[in-house]
Amino acid sequence: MPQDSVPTLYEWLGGSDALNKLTTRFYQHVKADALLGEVFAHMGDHHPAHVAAFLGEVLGGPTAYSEAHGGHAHMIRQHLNRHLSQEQRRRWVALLLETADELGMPDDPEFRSALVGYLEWGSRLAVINSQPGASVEEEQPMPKWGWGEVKGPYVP
Ligand code: HEM
Repeated sequence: MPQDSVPTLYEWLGGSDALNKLTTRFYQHVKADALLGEVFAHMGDHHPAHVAAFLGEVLGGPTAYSEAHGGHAHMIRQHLNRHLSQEQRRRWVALLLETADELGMPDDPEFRSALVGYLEWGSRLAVINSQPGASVEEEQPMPKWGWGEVKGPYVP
């Protein structure tokens, strides 16, 4: 596939509507989960939409989270002092991927390996930033995630 016609991960997964469906369903599962329910007991109604906007921006979509919700530093700040464990992190990632399957999101190896790569990185940062003594650098750039080593969707 010529490089200038490679879709962004955001385009490939179906854009904002698909991401909002994903996070809405995902946080329903999270709230009902034995390990995570308590952690998210006080999240606001807008949480799924904010996380959808954040993921969309990281995956090559519009810069909505930076413009309307305070960018990467704000996201990091939401995790400070939450003492998240690796066990909770692993469940969070597993539930998100299970929800992507449940909703029939693209499951080609190229897309899923790129998605998993970001979720591993982002969720590990969330855990690190939730430990005692972690602090926020205000000028942190938003992460940008692409196809990685596979460079684009499968071309037969
Ligand atoms: C790629 C990984 C992650 C991303 C992109 C992410 C993104 C976000 C964002 C954007 C917010 C702020 C939402 C807002 O602006 O209203 C947030 C809040 C939060 N996140 Fe994460 N997060 C990630 C991983 C995790 C993990 C692994 C956990 C726990 C196991 C977690 C727990 C929380 C909690 C508890 C909040 C605050 C919820 C509340 O408002 O009560 N996050 N996250």
